[in-house]
Amino acid sequence: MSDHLIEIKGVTHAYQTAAGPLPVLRDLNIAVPEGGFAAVVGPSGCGKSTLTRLIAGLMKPDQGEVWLHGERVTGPRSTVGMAFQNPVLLEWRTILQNVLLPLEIVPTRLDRRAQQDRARHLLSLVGLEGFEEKRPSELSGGMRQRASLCRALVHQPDVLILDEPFGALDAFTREDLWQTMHRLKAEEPFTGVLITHDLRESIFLADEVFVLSGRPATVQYVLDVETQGARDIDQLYTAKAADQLNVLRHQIAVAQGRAPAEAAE
Ligand SMILES: Nc1ncnc2c1ncn2[C@@H]1O[C@H](COP(=O)(O)OP(=O)(O)OP(=O)(O)O)[C@@H](O)[C@H]1O
Repeated sequence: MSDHLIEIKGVTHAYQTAAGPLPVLRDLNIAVPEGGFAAVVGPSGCGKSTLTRLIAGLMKPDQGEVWLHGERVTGPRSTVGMAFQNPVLLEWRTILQNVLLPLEIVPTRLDRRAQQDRARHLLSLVGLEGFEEKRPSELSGGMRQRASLCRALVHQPDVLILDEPFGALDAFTREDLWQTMHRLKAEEPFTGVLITHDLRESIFLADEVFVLSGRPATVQYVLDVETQGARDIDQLYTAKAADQLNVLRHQIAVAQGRAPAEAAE
């Protein structure tokens, strides 16, 4: 068996639209080891969110296969947690009740008390202790996103998919949440896929950054970030980080057709 927890093998997909088929992904291959964290970056509209729907089993690819934990994905899976740019918390439920929501859907061995303890523990890990009984509208955007990360993790998923979760936040809150992510990952091991437009975010959070080409997207370049585990924001201001960001910026320009491919490293 492969030692990769997530395997996307030769995935090709097109949407059927009124104007005809829209090819979105083309022979895409991505593998993420257990406990790994992959970032996926690429031009706007190249198919990144489509990729997350395929990993979560919400859609089937036209060709190719998605495997999670040695099992082929053929439908939606409860072992996947997801968080998006818009946290979509339910206003009529408290923050604690929002975090507990997946446990009402996914079978769990935890009794009610243990479920509450787990949700409270996650909330304290992200700095939301004392906000359990508040309603979503009483929290800031960054706090709501922290709560949505807890909700994505409460049922102990193998895989956490993050689709632009920090995109709508201001720069300071975003950096704060990046560090929260490292804290969460140290305490709650998961295998992650992060979709982002923020190249600094990609090298701060991920072990590997996959740059997708323009649509129909395939993997154009893979950057090995060469740093494992928790990181400090200062690392983003080193010469090594500047070099990595330059490489990624160039690769995005190639993907957008703004720079010639042969100059890419
Ligand atoms: N359900 C759908 N039916 C038809 N076309 C779709 C559907 N969902 C997405 N598309 C189209 O497929 C392409 C890829 O969309 P997708 O959302 O996967 O891209 P993306 O890389 O996540 O975009 P962005 O970076 O702007 O968030 C886009 O052109 C989009 O308009």
